[in-house]
Amino acid sequence: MPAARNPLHSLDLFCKVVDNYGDIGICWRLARQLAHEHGLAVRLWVDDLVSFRRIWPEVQTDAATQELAGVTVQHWRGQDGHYGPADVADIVIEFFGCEIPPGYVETMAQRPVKPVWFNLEGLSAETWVEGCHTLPSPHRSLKLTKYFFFPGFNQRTGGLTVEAGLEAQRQAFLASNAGSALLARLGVTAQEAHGCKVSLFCYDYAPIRELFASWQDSPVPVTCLVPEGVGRSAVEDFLAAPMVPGAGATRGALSVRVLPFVAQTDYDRLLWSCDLNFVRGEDSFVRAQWAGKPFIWNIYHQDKNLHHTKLNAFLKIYHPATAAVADLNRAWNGAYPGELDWHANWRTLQTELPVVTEAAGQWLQEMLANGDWMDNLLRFARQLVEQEWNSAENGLK
Ligand SMILES: Cc1cn([C@H]2C[C@H](O)[C@@H](COP(=O)(O)OP(=O)(O)O[C@H]3O[C@@H](C)[C@H](O)[C@@H](O)[C@H]3O)O2)c(=O)[nH]c1=O
Repeated sequence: MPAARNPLHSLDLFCKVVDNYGDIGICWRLARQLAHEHGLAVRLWVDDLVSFRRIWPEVQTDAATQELAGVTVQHWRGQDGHYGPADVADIVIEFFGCEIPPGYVETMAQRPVKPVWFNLEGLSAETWVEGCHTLPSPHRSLKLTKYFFFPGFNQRTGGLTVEAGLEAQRQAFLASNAGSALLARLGVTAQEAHGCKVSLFCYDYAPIRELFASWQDSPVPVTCLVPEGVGRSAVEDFLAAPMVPGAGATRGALSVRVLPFVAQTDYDRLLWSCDLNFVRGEDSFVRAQWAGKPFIWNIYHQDKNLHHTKLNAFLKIYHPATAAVADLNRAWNGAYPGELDWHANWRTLQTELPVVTEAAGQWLQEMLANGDWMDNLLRFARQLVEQEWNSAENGLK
């Protein structure tokens, strides 16, 4: 496209933190990637800087505006405000349908060249997603159209978020001794690092006690690395001590070590360094796929057990899942019919780990082939701009 036809230079991304770290976790990855890889002037509007700081320690929680990693971070304090055309970006993204300020939307409509407007939706393997991906939603009163853009697991969706060069970085990391160095820095002892390493990030409703009991009885030593605060009650019962970074205990074949909550980039490397990862929500779920390792997913709880439908839709397409992996996923989310034999499940799963790991590596390659979510979004945005130009030109003829 000639330069004059590419008026997409700036981008505003609006993020409302509903709870936990997934909303800001995903938006922060997207914002950094859009700035670094696509050269866009990115402004991230976020309403909760305290949660943000947990995954990115450089965040100043009292700053109205700050520059971080090439992104302008704007503390989003409310829906009011007056905006001039220069305040509105060329691309506007609302995350998970968060409502952006009405004054901002009105100014979008006043621009001679309208911004390209997206609503980014949540990740699901359910087939209805393919029918809704890229659907337009015209504004009820203003001359503006918003487009739905879904992440997903095939080319009929937007794909998953993956930074250029992530897989090369992972390969270089695995070929070096950086993994051992990271674990040592996080307080994992040399002896623990020799066990089957499992990272544990889950919601409190997950049956951690049953899992721990099966690992205590494991035929191979298991080292469970759990970030501070995760599954506190079950972990503190196991430790018989407060859950603070550095705390640890061994019972039977299981050693549990409490890690500090680390910055996002280190969390990725932790996933790369483990043999099995327990992840949750959306962002860590995606990062576990880029780790190319077996994982168990704890889904964000939804009313009427809607999350079970989501889990089953994913297990239907996720070919690395053996019966033992699928059973553990279901039991972990309260979706297993009947009582899982946790001990037998773990004995089977740990012998299958090499096979599942190989299949997880293939899955990673298949997901890479779908392209990156933001790359796909920008390509779509440029097509929309091109169409706009063409119809304007045809109107003049
Ligand atoms: C454990 C750990 C996680 N993280 C990061 C990784 C992720 O970016 C983030 C966690 O986000 P998630 O994995 O998505 O889990 P989550 O449960 O925190 O997030 C969410 O789930 C979504 C489905 C909901 O929409 C959200 O409202 C939210 O609940 O925290 C670190 O940076 N360091 C750490 O030590």
